[in-house]
Amino acid sequence: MESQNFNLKKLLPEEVAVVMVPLPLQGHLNQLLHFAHLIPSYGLPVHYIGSAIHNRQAKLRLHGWNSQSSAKIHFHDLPLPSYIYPLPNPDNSVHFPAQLQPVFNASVHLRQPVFQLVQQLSTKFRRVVVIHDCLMNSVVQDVKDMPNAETYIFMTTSAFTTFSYIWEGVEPKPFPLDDSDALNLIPTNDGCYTPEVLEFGNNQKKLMGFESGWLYNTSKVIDGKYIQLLEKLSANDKIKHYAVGPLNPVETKNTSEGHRHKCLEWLDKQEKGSVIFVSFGSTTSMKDEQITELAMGLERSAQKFIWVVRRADIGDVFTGSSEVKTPELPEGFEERVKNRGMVVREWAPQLEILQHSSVGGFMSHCGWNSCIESISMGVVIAAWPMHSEQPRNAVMITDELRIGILLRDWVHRDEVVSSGTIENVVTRLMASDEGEGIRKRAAEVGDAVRASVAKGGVSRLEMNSFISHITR
Ligand SMILES: O=c1ccn([C@@H]2O[C@H](COP(=O)(O)OP(=O)(O)O[C@H]3O[C@H](CO)[C@@H](O)[C@H](O)[C@H]3O)[C@@H](O)[C@H]2O)c(=O)[nH]1
Repeated sequence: MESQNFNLKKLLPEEVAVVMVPLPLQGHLNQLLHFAHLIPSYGLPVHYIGSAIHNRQAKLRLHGWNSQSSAKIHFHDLPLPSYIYPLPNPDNSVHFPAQLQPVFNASVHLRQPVFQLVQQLSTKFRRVVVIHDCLMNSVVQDVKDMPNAETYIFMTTSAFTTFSYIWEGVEPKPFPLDDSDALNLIPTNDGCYTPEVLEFGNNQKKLMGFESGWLYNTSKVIDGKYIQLLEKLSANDKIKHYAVGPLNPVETKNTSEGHRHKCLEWLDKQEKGSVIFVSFGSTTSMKDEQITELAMGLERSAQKFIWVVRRADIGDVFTGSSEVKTPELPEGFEERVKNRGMVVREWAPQLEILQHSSVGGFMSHCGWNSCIESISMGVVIAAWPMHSEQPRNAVMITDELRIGILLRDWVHRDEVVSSGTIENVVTRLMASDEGEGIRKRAAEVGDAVRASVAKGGVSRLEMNSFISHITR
């Protein structure tokens, strides 16, 4: 995304420093990295905070997208205490991977170093703009007392889902909602979080209020109504809202760093729209029993598929380490499906897969990155939410945007999803008139969303007005 003409007011871009404070977790880090990548084209220097290992990997990824930007992003290796990268616990009755807790604990240690960095920058720049993850409010607390610094919260999920959380906490309700609204279908938080994570999230919420604005990795094309509702809710707070997404790079040619993954070569040989991509993000895993049902469901559906089978996210692009346990697939499965299915056991090039013309559907846990990536590529979703805000994102996909089918109802989250259900949903999505209708809608939504980040599009204009605001 290149900058468009916009009126510079008082400050020159180089007089404003932007500091990015991500939560050190794959699904969050990458969004702020994508955002960081856009800022240098407006002339503002960016200071990006991470651990040495995260920053090294981030530099590699940036290099693949746009070397000009990467040269203008200053990476600060802050002393993040080492923590064990989260391993989801498949037998945990609460669906949130309990081992994410160390990431939250570790992030708390960033408060002092972040303060020192901002303080130092504030003596050199006329304004310091701190953009931080929505779960890092506690880390930037000290910034509120600095006269030439301001903070912006970066929401790592949709405006629909953000609004749903904020609305729950508002009493009395300041205005009525439409009865037919998809928001009414949102399930409760039961089973979404461990008590510790819920408490961490609630504490972060309590520390909001001194920020100057909220940024969203979404587009008004799909989330405009909820951005408006959020604006209505915060009308007295002078908080500004900017929907600048989707931030995932739509041009993905260089992201796989040199070599093309074998699954892309395989996709080249398949028919247009014939393959369903099955992958559940970076923080989920399944019981062996569930893996067996999924394998049988895919086999019985007779559809083509790519299935990413990983136990956990330690084999991710940031840490580069390998995984602990390889899940067992039913005996003979890979041999039986070898002509129409491919199992990937390592980190898959998801964006490139979703962008491939042979991919016609995505079975997803509805992490927001996966949703927005799929939406921008016009790919329909079989929604299988697992934890956190995913059940809400699933409602957005299936009932608000109507570009997917719900595969597992949150009410039945403790039950193993049968191969019959999986077969049924995959077939409906990939090979029925119903699926065709959903696919048509998803293609239209995808076109509109991509146009929103192109020159003159609504997200590009939001980005321009954000830059204009912070250089006022
Ligand atoms: O083999 C893989 C697996 C994942 N990804 C990428 O990793 C990201 C995964 O993000 P997401 O789909 O959001 O899933 P999680 O990693 O589970 O994300 C966490 O963070 C999200 C953003 O806050 C939340 O929406 C989720 O609920 C939370 O689990 C996406 O960009 C994928 O493209 C790959 O490229 N290859």
